Amino acid sequence: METLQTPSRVLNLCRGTAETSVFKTHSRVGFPGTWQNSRNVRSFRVGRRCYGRNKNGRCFVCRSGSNAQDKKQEEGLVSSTERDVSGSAVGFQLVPHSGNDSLLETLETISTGEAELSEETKTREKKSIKATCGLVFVTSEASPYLKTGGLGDVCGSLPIALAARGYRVMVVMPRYLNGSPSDKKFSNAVDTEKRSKIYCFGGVQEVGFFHEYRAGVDWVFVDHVSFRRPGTPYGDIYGAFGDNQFRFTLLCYAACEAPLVLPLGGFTYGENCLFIANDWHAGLVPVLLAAKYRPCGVYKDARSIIVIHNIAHQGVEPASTYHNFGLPPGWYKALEWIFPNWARTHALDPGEAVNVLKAAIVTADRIVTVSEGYSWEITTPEGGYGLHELLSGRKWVLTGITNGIDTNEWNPASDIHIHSHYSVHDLSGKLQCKMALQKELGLPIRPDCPLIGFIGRLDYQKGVDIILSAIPDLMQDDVQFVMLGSGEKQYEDWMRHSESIYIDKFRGWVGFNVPISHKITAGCDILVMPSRFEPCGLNQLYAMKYGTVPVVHCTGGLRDTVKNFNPYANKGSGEGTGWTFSPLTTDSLLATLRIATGTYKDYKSSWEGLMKRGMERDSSWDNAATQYEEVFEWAFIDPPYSG
Ligand SMILES: Nc1ncnc2c1ncn2[C@@H]1O[C@H](COP(=O)(O)OP(=O)(O)O[C@H]2O[C@H](CO)[C@@H](O)[C@H](O)[C@H]2O)[C@@H](O)[C@H]1O
Repeated sequence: METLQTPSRVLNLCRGTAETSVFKTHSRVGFPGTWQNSRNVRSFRVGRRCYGRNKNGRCFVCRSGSNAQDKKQEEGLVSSTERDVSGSAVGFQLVPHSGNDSLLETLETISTGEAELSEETKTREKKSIKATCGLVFVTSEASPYLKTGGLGDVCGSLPIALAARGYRVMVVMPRYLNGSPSDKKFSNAVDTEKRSKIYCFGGVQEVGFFHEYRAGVDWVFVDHVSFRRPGTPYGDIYGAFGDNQFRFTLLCYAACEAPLVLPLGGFTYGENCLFIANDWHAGLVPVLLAAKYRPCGVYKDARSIIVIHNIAHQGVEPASTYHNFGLPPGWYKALEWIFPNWARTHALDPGEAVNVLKAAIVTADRIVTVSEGYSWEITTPEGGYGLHELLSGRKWVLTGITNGIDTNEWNPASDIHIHSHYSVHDLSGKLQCKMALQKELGLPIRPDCPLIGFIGRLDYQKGVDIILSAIPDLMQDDVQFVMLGSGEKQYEDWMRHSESIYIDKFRGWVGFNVPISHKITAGCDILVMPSRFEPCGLNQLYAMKYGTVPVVHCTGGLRDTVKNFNPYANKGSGEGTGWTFSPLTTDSLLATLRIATGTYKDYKSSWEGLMKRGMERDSSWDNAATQYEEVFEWAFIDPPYSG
């Protein structure tokens, strides 16, 4: 494991001054507060809100109306979230509790992590984390504001599920404006008029913050000129943007500032936060907490979790760009990355680089991946993309939690994008959806012909090359095949070309189109996913919810979520929700697809069983959110990472 040098103190911060941020902010940011000392508690009053430390130096936050209430706080009252009429959290109220349930006592237990925690203590901890700790998701995308893949789905729905469970939740992402109609998605967000100055890349950058309160979550959009340009969040027709390191560095700094400077619903989130950084774009957050904020006495009790949705993307740049991050020189080791010999460009290439995801793995308090299977795969040389040793060394803080799905958006009984609604109790609408899809795509309308679908990025991960090599054989069978995706040009061209060869059987929709993705999910009989690796995979979850039977490569989250069909189990009534195949070869894909289409044609009742078991499977966020809550608790048991 990496050892990191203790960083030097970079900025002197006067504790208890009007501003807790380590970066200068514009007007109306500071707290017109005063420090107060009393018997066991040192507190900082801002209007009716009180930030404080107890005798052991632990942080707390509460809202009080009078000195009498402050006294009650000392006497052992806990705080709970106070909400305005719209349900937005506007602060914390003191509420009475029984003798043992002291907030301060609980926080002490968390911080010292001393004795074995009893079940009762754990329950109390859970309550206190909810009441005192804001969750701050940091992400490069979140649906419906902007989505290019599964990261957007997860960051659009998990925060809502956690807010519904009582947390105060903020999501911080860029305010992308690309001059297309999608800009309208940000139109409900209002300018908070807060500005933060960020020192990085050898200069100073000013970012703004827009805010929308929706579904119980504070959605915060970071505004900067570099987020306003044509293309996707990551690139345009010419490829990836050359300044992505800069853009996502800004996002991370802004996300660290947001809880300190934005009075959302009237009150800032304050220092006692749990940051949930998603993928490399947000990976600098745990590093900034440890290298810049904690040495200045800010975020001392905050914790961070890095969630790995896809380890293949790590934010690697030449070592010479280290100074761009604005980090103290002593922290280079955290980001240092040496390419293996085989990956170097020439014999004299020392392979020296900086790697943001690697730094997040080193400095975050906990690591989460999006399925249990993938959490193991990334500790192997085959699945770890060079980070397996590091991850193996931190196995005890690594947890796999399978994603849930947004059952409001993905529900065949209410989906706004599909032709007919249906449910597990009445499947008739599914056939209507199939025929409507065939009609819309100009395929022969044949309810009896197995319709196979694929949705996803056209790239190496998704195994599109395996589909490509299977199609000539598969097209000899009585099947139809539809593909929706965008990505590598060679595959887009191949899809267009295949349409002209297999006129009555193949359709390829090049592009990113959410309504069409819903129509394909509802209209197909089979969804194929020959992914080389798949951290979780959402399309198979959507497919099962829509009675579309998945045929997937047996890897990562696909293996965890698709149960192989066994017609003989349960006294002949069958079990399983689809097929998993291995190895990942054209032959094995073809053989499995033929078993699936054969079952579809010749064993109608088995097929119905497959559909219904998939539809009844619980994919809601509830299960995953419970597991995330557990990880939140664990994150507070150990002291935060400090280098
Ligand atoms: N052309 C298109 N038009 C419309 N919609 C399209 C589309 N192409 C893809 N989508 C949608 O984008 C999402 C992609 O989900 P995946 O699970 O395949 O995620 P992805 O590989 O992007 O993300 C990573 O993160 C997620 C979330 O953790 C993991 O599930 C996954 O394994 C990991 O690789 C789905 O909602 C899908 O319908």
